[in-house]
Amino acid sequence: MRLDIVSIFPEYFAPLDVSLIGKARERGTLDVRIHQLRDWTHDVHKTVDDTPYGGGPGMVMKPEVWGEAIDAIIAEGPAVGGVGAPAATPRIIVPTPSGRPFTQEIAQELAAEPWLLFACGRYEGIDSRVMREYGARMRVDELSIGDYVLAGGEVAVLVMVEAIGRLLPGVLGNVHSAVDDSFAPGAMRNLLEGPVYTKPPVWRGHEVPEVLLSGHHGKIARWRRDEALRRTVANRPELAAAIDPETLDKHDRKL
Ligand SMILES: N#Cc1c(N)n[nH]c1-c1ccc2c(Cl)cn(Cc3cccnc3)c2c1
Repeated sequence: MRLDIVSIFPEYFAPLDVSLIGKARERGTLDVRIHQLRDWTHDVHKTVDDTPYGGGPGMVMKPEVWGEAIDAIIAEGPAVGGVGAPAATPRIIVPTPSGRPFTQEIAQELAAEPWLLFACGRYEGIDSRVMREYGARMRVDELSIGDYVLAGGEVAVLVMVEAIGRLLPGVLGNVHSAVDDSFAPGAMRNLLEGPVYTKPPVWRGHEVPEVLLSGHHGKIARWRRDEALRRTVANRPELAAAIDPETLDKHDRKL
């Protein structure tokens, strides 16, 4: 998979050099290219923003500079990798507080794409004509990572790239981890992870639940399922309400 990220703060993406994503880049599973948006300006101040039409607070990012940046990056294509044929154009992802919620399901969908281009805006956002221009000839998704307001799109892209990158073949050490993820479609859908424990068996008087030391895999699996359910009801009642009893029964039948 090829990932292009455009931002006026490319240094925000230093974390993509380390850990899972960094190793995937070294192995060639991920081809991550970070671009400084200001490289496509033509004035001495490298201006990327201007006042909003219709008035209002803050500044808006200019469409011309984004158009030149995205055109130049597309011209570098096509990208290979991912499922299916090489892509002549990227799927463009635009983080915005007003976007569709970014979910595990969307992460899985994006993990199958050969080429993603993340447009990281700042100020009050990117001139809407940019999304309209490229939406006419390729997939453009405006996505939000949650109901709070950040100062720009960079942190949201870090979240999305990690959620997507860990789903790529060979990135997670344990191939089962992603399958058992909370929020992943299937038996664990809408179920949060339960509590986890490791050695020592007693720490400051706190004991590990006995069932986990029993070696009885059926009892352990049921205990974990029950704990996941309990935590989901306590912390995310709206997810618990959406759990399909049929899914739970299927999960139990496998225990
Ligand atoms: N994804 C996501 C996401 C989220 N979950 N919170 N905030 C954001 C986010 C993403 C992109 C931008 C761009 Cl471009 C500018 N800002 C600042 C801003 C502040 C107030 C109103 N409008 C924009 C962004 C905030």
